[in-house]
Amino acid sequence: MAARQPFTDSDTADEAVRSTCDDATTCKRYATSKGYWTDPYVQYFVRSVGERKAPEINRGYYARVQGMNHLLDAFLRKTECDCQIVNLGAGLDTTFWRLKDENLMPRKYFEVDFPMIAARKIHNIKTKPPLSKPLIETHSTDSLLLDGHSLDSDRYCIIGADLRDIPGLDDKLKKFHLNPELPTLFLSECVLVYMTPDQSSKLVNWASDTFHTAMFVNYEQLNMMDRFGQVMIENLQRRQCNLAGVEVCQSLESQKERFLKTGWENADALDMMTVYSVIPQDDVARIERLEFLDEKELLQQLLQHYSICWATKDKLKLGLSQVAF
Ligand SMILES: C[S@@+](CC[C@H](N)C(=O)[O-])C[C@H]1O[C@@H](n2cnc3c(N)ncnc32)[C@H](O)[C@@H]1O
Repeated sequence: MAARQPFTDSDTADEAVRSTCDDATTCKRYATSKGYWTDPYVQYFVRSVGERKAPEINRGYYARVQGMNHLLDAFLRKTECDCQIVNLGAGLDTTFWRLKDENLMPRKYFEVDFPMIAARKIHNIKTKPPLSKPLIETHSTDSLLLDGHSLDSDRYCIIGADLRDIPGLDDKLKKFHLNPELPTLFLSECVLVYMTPDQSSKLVNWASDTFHTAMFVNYEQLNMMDRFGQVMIENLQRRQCNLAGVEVCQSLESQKERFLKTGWENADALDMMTVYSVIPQDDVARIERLEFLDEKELLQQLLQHYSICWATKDKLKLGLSQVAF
């Protein structure tokens, strides 16, 4: 059998993609410091609040987090938490701790990211007691660490892997007992856009082939072919960061098609402007009072350039296709 060529971590393009993890965490840290939502754990991944972010950026992150959480919590309710979650390209995301605090834990919560990011996250967990405490009920901190790039405990697992290498990903997830028989939720938040359409299709195809009852929730760019989208692409290119999957980010239809072509039974998609108008409006009114926003049009444009797409397949007939906003 020919040896598989792994993607090299030193690749400059991959380095630029990995650095987007800090952007996401820094923006989430700033927005929570302003009171957009509560996250007592993000401070352990980014120490300082950092420089000011514009109100439209904070509102955009608010919509992103509320939108993802809404679908995630709906999946947990449908499955009564008898399920597993796989967060693909999780970066320094803190959802595991939120679920733990809210008593909403699935049977097991998996995260995958490049080995370098996984190692950073594991280091933070090992050295910050508020992060490690929920994990060490049945393990010592030493037994949590299997190697520098993966961590395993009863309910939480972090895996260092490249999402473009499906056989490698599949091997690692099996090694950590991902169970194909359990209802499974896949989350990807600003991740698939960094892969070519062929690579992301293979990934979502692997998910639909492997799990008979599953939901995939994907947040990423939209309407990228217009002028505003082109400026977003150019800004990232200036940082050597290439949106290799931008073709799929043309429209809500192209987002849904990626799933419908790869074995998923249903797919829905909304732009974030719509999500912003359907999430609980009393809380939206609260956050809109936090900071004065001069340029409403800019917020609108920004929200129109991101989307959430969710796809389901449901052999166990749990009613996953009814999950909506
Ligand atoms: C914009 S960040 C988002 C992080 C997190 N999902 C969030 O929203 O806070 C994108 C993440 O995807 C990861 N990523 C992108 N391509 C990947 C790949 N091929 N394999 C593993 N991780 C990848 C990056 O390392 C980074 O942590």
